[in-house]
Amino acid sequence: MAAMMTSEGRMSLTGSVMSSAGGSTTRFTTLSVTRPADGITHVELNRPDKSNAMIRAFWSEMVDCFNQIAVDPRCRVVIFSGAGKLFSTGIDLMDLTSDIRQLAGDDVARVSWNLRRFITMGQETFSVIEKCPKPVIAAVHGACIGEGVDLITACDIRLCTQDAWFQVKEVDIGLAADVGTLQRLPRVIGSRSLVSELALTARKMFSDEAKSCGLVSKVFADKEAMMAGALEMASEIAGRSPVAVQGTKINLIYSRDHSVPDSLDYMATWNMSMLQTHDVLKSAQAAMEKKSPADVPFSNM
Ligand SMILES: CCC/C=C/C=C/C(=O)SCCNC(=O)CCNC(=O)[C@H](O)C(C)(C)COP(=O)(O)OP(=O)(O)OC[C@H]1O[C@@H](n2cnc3c(N)ncnc32)[C@H](O)[C@@H]1OP(=O)(O)O
Repeated sequence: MAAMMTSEGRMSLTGSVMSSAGGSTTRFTTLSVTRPADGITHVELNRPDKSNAMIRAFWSEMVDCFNQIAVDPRCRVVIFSGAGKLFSTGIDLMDLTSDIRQLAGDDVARVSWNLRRFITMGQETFSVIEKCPKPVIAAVHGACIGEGVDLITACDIRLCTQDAWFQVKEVDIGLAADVGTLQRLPRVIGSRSLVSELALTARKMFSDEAKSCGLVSKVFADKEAMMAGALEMASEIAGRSPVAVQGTKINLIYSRDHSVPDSLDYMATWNMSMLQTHDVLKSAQAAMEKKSPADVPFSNM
């Protein structure tokens, strides 16, 4: 697959075409996938003229994209951002209404059955981020609304610009958020009172409050500074042992959802094989020689 420089000086994997480890290619219409540096994949929401509103094609493209990233040994870390003037306004409202109206089924059971499948497909759109062993850094500028919040709460690290704002908007469109925010946001920001307030009132939360409550870990002056910061952070992660990095992501998520004893047990079983990696010896030796992990050549995984 050809790599080329984009007009912005980035290394591109032929625009919105992504190649999996096996070499098959997928063309995305709602996502742009590029490789700005070795080991780093940049996934960008790419419907800027429609405020990156999420249509049905986006749901399946997210699943394909992250399933491919999961098995792409060249990718060690992902940056996720939005093209245009804002991150995302959430679900495409035109799509939502027509999808619900067109649900098949000739009685309530069958319609409900199909609606359940529709909702679980929506959930998988964002769960794939969490299931992908490569860490994902969300970089948010401007508005992040509805499904945008579902998306970023499934990411491992969240950064934003000073002008960013977040809104759990679903109650305003007559529904309880059903594709991840109500399940993940309480685990991200800790205060159930604040989560309830945001989800029940749909009020906007601006960047300063997002930082103080822990939704984001860093706030940057503007998008350019944020993307540079995201790239620097991604480079730090990509330079470290993929055995250590991916094991850390997987065990952090496991421990979020399980008791401490269960998580310790899982960890022990995980590391009984992973500790046998060459990366431990190489890293320990580098540390003794006062070298940075970035100077150690770790093979891809
Ligand atoms: C089982 C799954 C269930 C999932 C549920 C998910 C729920 C949610 O995501 S709830 C959130 C829904 N989103 C919204 O309510 C936000 C709607 N948008 C806005 O309020 C405004 O766009 C905003 C205030 C954020 C920005 O306003 P601005 O004037 O700056 O831009 P616009 O002119 O409104 O937008 C530019 C074009 O984008 C189109 N667009 C924006 N958001 C959506 C959207 N969510 N769905 C469809 N289209 C959207 C907008 O129509 C403009 O298009 P055009 O008129 O062709 O220029």
